[in-house]
Amino acid sequence: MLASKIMIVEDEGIVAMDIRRQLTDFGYEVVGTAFSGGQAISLAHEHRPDLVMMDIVLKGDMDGISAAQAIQDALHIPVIFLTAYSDPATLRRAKTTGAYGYLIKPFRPDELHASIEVALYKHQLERKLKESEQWFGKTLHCISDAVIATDPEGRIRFMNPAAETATEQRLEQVKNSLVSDLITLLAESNRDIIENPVLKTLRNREVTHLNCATLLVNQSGVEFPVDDGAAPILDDDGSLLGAVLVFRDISARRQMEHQLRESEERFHSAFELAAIGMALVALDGNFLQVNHALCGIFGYSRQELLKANLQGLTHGNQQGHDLDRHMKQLLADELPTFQIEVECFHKVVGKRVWTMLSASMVRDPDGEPQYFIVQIQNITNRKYAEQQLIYLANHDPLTGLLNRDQFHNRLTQALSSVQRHDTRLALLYLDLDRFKLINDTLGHRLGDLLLQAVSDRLRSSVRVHDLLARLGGDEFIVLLNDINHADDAARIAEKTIDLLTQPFTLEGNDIVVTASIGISVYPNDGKDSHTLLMNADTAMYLAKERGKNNYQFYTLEMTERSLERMTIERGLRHALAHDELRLHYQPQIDTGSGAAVGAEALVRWQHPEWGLVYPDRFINVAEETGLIVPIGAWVLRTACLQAKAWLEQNRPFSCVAVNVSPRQFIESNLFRTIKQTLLETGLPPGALELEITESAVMQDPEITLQVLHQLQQLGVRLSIDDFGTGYSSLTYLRRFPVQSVKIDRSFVIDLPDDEGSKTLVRAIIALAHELKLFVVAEGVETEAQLSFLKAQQCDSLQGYMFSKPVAPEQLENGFMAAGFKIGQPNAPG
Ligand SMILES: Nc1nc2c(ncn2[C@@H]2O[C@@H]3COP(=O)(O)O[C@H]4[C@@H](O)[C@H](n5cnc6c(=O)[nH]c(N)nc65)O[C@@H]4COP(=O)(O)O[C@H]3[C@H]2O)c(=O)[nH]1
Repeated sequence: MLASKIMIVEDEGIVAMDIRRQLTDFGYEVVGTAFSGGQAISLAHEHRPDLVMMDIVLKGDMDGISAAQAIQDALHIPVIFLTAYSDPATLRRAKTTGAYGYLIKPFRPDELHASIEVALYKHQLERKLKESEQWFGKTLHCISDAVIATDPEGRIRFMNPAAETATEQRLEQVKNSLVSDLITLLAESNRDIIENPVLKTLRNREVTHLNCATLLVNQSGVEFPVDDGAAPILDDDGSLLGAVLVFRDISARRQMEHQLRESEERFHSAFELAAIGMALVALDGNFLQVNHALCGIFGYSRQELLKANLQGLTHGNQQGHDLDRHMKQLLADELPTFQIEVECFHKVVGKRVWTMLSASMVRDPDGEPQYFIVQIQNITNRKYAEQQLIYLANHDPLTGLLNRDQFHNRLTQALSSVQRHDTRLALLYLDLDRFKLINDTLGHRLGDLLLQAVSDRLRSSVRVHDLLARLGGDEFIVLLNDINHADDAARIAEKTIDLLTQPFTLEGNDIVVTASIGISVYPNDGKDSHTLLMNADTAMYLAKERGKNNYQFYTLEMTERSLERMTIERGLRHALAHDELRLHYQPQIDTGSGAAVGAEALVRWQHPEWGLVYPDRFINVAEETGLIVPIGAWVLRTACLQAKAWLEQNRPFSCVAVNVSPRQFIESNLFRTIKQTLLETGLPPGALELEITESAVMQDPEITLQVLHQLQQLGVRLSIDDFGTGYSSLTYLRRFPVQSVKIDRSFVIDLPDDEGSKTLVRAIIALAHELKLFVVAEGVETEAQLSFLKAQQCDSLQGYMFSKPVAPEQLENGFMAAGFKIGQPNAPG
C-alpha cells in the first residue's frame, strides 16, 4: 500500500522539521513544506497531497485558515490545523473551512498520528459518499420515471426532472410542501380520489402499489394515467426517514396497448373468419394456430389439427418435397414468400384435397425466424375441372378412348422412344365392316352402345403398354409398342378380329360385327406418325377390298395403287371433259321365250394410251371421289338415247338397265336427274330399269325408300343388283317398290355342282316369286347353269353364254340382227 502523502505548512523551520520527522517516522510521505499561505496553495496544486498539516498563524498576508479555505475550495484536500492558540474566534473561523482536525501545540506524537488517521479516514468516507450521491443523483436525473422523495411527514425533499415535468413544478417551488398537495390521484373507473400511496407507506412503513387504474392530476389540472407506487425510506436501524414515490405516465403505453389489442383483434377476426384456410406453423412444421376454414378443408377438428404437422398432411411425393424445400428456403431467408399447388390428405381415408398453399415467414426485430404464416386454398374442384378438361380434350367422349389428336401426340412420343432404343412398333387401323348399316337399321343409340362395347373388347385385348384410340366413326387404332416382329402384329390383329366376331348382345339384340384391319410397322412402313397412320389406313382399305373381316399389312404395292388411284381420278376428269367414256351393252334373255328382252348398259373408258379400260379399274375411284355422279348422269343419258333409238328402230328390245351407285343416291337429286333425262331423251319410263345394289339401298334406307317411291310413280322399273351379297335386306325388300332382283354372279358361278349355291339360288327365286318379283340371274356361262336356272323358273338370264357386253353397233349387227333365242348359245358376242 502506498504511503499517504502529507504536506506541512509551518513558518517555524524547527517545528516544521520536527513534524516532518514525526510524520516520516509514522510512515507517511512528506511531499513538501510551505512556510507561507501563498506557498502552501501553490505546493498543494503541485503535489496534490492527501492531507495538509496547516499552521494557523503564518508570516505574511495570508494566515493558515485562508490558505486552507483556498486549498479546500480548489482541490478538496483535507486540512488539520496546528495552532498554539485556541481562542473561540479563531476556532469558529477554522471550523467554517470544514477542517478535519485541530491540534493544539504542543501535541504528542500519538495525538498527531491519531488526528492524521481520523482525518484521512473521514475524507475517504466523504469522498465515497459524494461519489455515491453523485451516481444516484445522475441516475435519478436520467431515468424517465418520476421520483419524489419526502420526509416522514410527507413533505417533498427531492424531485427528479421527470417528476418536475409530470407535475409541471420545479423542486425549489415545492420543496417542503406536502406531496398530497402537489398531486391528486383519481380512480380511473369512477374518478374517486385515491389516497396518495406516500401517506399509506409512511403510515404502514411498507411498499404501497397503485392497485387500480389511476389518473394523476397535477396542480395545473392536467391528468394522465400512471402506475407504480411508494416505498418507505428506512435507515440502517429501521427508523423511518421518509418515503419515495415513483410513477410514470403510461398514456403512450396505454395507446400502444390499445392499438396492439385492436390490431390483434383485427388480425384474429381476419384470421378466423377468412374464407381460405390459414395457419400459424411452428418452425418444425407443427400447427400453432388454425382457422375454421382450414379445419373444413382437411376435415379435422381444431384440436386434431393442432396436434398435427403440416408436412404430415401432404403426400410424400414430389409436391411434398417441393413444400419442404420451399419452407427451408423461407427459413434461410432465401425466399420472401412462395406459392405452390400441393395435393393433401383428407381425414376421410382415400379422399384427396388439392390445395394452393402460400407461406411467408414471421421474424422478430432481430431477424430471428418465429413462425410461418400459411394460407391454404382448396382448389380441388378447379383441379378436377382442369383434369376433366384435359381428359375431354384428349379423349373420345363416347368410348373414353384417346382421341385422334392425343393419339398423334402419344404416337410421336412412342416413335422418339423406339428410335432411341432401335425397336419396332406397329399400328393396327381397325374399321368395323358395314357399321353404317347397323347404325341405320338399329338406330344411332344402339350404334353408340355397340361402339362402346367394341371399345371395351378392344381394351381387354391390348397390353398395358399399348395404346388404343378412336379416330372417329367406327375407326379405331391400336399402337403396339415394342414388337419383335411384324408377325406379332398379325397375331394381335387376328386375335382382335376373332374377339369382335363373338356376337354382342345389346338391349336384347344379338349383333354380329366384323372388322377390317390395316397394319403398318415402324420403321419399314414409315418413320413418322403421319405416314404410319396413312399407310395403316391404306392397308385397312385393302382389307375391305379383300372381302372385309380380315387384316392386311401395308405394302409398297399399296402405295403404287394409291398413286394409280390418283392417276385414274385425274384421267376420269379428263375423260368426262373429252368424251372418252363409252357404253357397252349386255343383252338380257327371257328364260321362257329365249328372246332378248333388254340390255344392261355397262360403262367403259376408251383411254388414249391404255386402250379400253373396264369399270373394275375405275368405278371405285369414281365412287370415292364423287366423280360417279357426273359419270352416272352421262351413262343415264347415253343409255336412254340408245334405248330410245332402238325402240324407234323396232329392235327386239323392251328395256335398258342402268347401274346406279350408292353415292348417286346421297349426293345428287337422282329423281330430278332421271325425270329430266327421260323428258329430254323421250324414252318412256317403263323402258328404263335402274339397278341398285343392296348396299346402296342400305346406306340410308329411309332416303332410298323415298326416292324409290318417286321413281316408281314416274314409271321407272327398279331392280336390286348383286342380290344375296348384302346384309339383311329381306325385311326391306318387302317395303321397297322394286320389280326385280338380280342374283349375284358369285352364286351362279358354282351352279349346279355346289349344294350351298343351289340351295341359296333356289331360295332366292322362291322368295322373290313369293314377293311377286321378277328374277334375273347374271353370269350365266354354261349349259348346266342355264338348265338349273331354267328348272328353277328364273325369269331372265344374262351372261357370256349369250353375249359379253359389247358396243351398241356390235349388238345391233350381231345379236339383235340374229334374233337370238335360247338354244342358240353360240350367238355372236
Ligand atoms: N365373268 C363373267 N362376267 C360377266 C358375265 N356376264 C356379265 N359379266 C360381268 O358382270 C358385270 C355385271 O355388272 P354389275 O354386276 O352391274 O357390275 C358392274 C357395275 O357394278 C359396275 N358398273 C359398270 N358400269 C357402271 C355404270 O355405268 N355405273 C355404275 N354405277 N356402275 C357400273 O362395274 C361392275 C363391273 O362391270 P363390268 O366389268 O362391265 O362387268 C359386268 C359384266 O361384264 C359372265 O357370264 N361371266
